[in-house]
Amino acid sequence: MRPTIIGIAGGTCSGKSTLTRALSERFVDQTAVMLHDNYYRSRPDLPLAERAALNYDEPAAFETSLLISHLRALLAGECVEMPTYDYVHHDRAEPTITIRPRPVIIVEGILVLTEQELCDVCDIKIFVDTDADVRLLRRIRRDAVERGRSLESVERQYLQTVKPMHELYVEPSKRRADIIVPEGGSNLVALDMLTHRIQRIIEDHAAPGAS
Ligand SMILES: Nc1ncnc2c1ncn2[C@@H]1O[C@H](COP(=O)(O)OP(=O)(O)O)[C@@H](O)[C@H]1O
Ligand SMILES: Nc1ccn([C@@H]2O[C@H](COP(=O)(O)O)[C@@H](O)[C@H]2O)c(=O)n1
Repeated sequence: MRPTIIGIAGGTCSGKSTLTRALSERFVDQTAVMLHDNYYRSRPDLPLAERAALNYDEPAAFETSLLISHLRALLAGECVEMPTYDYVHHDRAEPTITIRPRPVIIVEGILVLTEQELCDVCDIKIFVDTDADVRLLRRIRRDAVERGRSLESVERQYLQTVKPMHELYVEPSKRRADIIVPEGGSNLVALDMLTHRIQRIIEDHAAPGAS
């Protein structure tokens, strides 16, 4: 039986990863997680300072065609080597992660529902909706602690690219969602409903037609 692909989109720091983690930890052996961020284009031709100034919030920043081909391979029952990404150096990292086909594949990223072809491959489309001020506060802390950024760089990037691209690409993609989840992984009602749905998908996968 073909795996079910769940797309989880939403603005930066909306809680996508928290929701993805909460769901995948409940079904460790039955889910695979594909991160669109891992498919950011590599620009080794540019020095670090120029890579830092690129727009990472528009569709062109991602090698989405590679992600889609990996998702199609997983649907066909094949393993794939997912790239990894280094936000400190703004570049693809050395290791890849072997992803095995599972009954449920979660694909997460800011533009997962923006990219028509990627959106089309998702069976269930989720948009995590969190107020911009909350997301910005989270991002300032997250980028300083986890991504080696200064307050000035977060401020500059947010105003120059993150905010305008959010308004242009991310926010309108909410209309494509089947489910809108306010606050992501801390929304226990949504988490419970999605958990039940995934449970059913996994049961159907184990015994097609039984439920
Ligand atoms: N409900 C929440 N309350 C407080 N902090 C949160 C909450 N959800 C996420 N965070 C924090 O916000 C940051 C971004 O969350 P994350 O789930 O990684 O968002 P995204 O994947 O959408 O960028 C992380 O540091 C995370 O710990
Ligand atoms: N070199 C990079 C690449 C991406 N970003 C930012 O990451 C954000 C997406 O990740 P989330 O976990 O926040 O969804 C996106 O808004 C990019 O601006 C970056 O800062 N540097």
